[in-house]
Amino acid sequence: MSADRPRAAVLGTGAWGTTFAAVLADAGCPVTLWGIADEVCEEINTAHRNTAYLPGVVLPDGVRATTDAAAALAGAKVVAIAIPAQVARSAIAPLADLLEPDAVAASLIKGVELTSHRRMSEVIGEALRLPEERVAVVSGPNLAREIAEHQPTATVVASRSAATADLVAHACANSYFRPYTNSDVVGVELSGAVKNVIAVAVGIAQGTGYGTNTTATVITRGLVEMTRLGLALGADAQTFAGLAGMGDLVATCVSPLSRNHTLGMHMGQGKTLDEAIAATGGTAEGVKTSASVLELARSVGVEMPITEAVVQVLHHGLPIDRLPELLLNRPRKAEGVQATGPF
Ligand SMILES: NC(=O)c1ccc[n+]([C@@H]2O[C@H](COP(=O)([O-])OP(=O)(O)OC[C@H]3O[C@@H](n4cnc5c(N)ncnc54)[C@H](O)[C@@H]3O)[C@@H](O)[C@H]2O)c1
Ligand SMILES: O=P(O)(O)OC[C@H](O)CO
Repeated sequence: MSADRPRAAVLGTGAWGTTFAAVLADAGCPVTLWGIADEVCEEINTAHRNTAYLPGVVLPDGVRATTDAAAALAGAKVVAIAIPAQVARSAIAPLADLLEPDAVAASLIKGVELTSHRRMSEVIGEALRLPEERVAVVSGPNLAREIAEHQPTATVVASRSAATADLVAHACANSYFRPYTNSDVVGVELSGAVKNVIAVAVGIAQGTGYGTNTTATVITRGLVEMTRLGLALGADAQTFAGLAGMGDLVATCVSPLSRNHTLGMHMGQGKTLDEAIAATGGTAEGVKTSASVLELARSVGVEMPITEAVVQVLHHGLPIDRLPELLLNRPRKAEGVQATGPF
């Protein structure tokens, strides 16, 4: 614990919001969670647990929760946001006037908004009326459950402002959570969004019964897709080889804790999308973000065949047994990220 850490608020009392509040508290930040469910806040305050999202986990005493946004945001210099991507804008916009004048926002969200194709730091900046210098993104191989158990991990805190990235990194650095800073907001954020789509694809492959070669192929070519999209949108290629890129892609594609991977597995085993969503529990951002990422990629002329295949299966009823033909019967091409020609 450290006395010099900023007061923080976390918006969203799901698995990651609650875990990140525990990370901040363990770093020494006074922290208050804001949520919409009375019973969840009550359980956090009285039993130091959030059984619905983190069964068996005991939270630090310092984590408090409230449904009163003004109380949560009063005095908070760091405001972390862990609300599902497609509802984040409407959920936080009414809170804009409650932020302290010098507060910075940190997006914990891994998705791209449908229709607008905005990255979540853009959504947050617009909704809370903050300039990009006061917005950061936290993204990396960060499965909430493992972090809630204090298993060591690292992450990336990205912002256009080094001071903002440093403030958020300082707030969350503790004995089991190590943040690295990065100025490549676009790359870090796209990595977090696209890896969820690739994890759905890996899950589908594994649910179908395919083994490690197929998994490695989808992960590696997924990384190429992610990198190409990022380069087209101004990201730094190095970011995709780092924690937010390859690190999170691997974590999400191999872990049974990943909701995106789990949802894909259910689909591969024959469930419908609705059945798979119901069986997965929690937010699988890749379902909707697959569609927004594909539209974004088309708008900048980048082909993303794995993402396209996921969209076809999830949203257009493509039978899963058609996937090998769809992906493998494309014209052959050179391997590199920079390679031109058919993807
Ligand atoms: N769970 C993880 O391991 C993890 C790790 C890193 C990043 N993320 C990202 O964090 C984001 C949140 O994921 P999660 O795991 O916490 O999801 P979750 O499904 O566990 O919880 C979602 C939370 O959002 C709240 N919510 C929904 N609509 C709301 C609204 N309109 N207003 C206020 N709150 C609302 C719900 O009440 C719930 O508390 C996602 O973008 C996810 O990709 C998750
Ligand atoms: O459970 P998922 O699939 O949302 O993944 C959680 C985290 O994003 C992993 O870093």
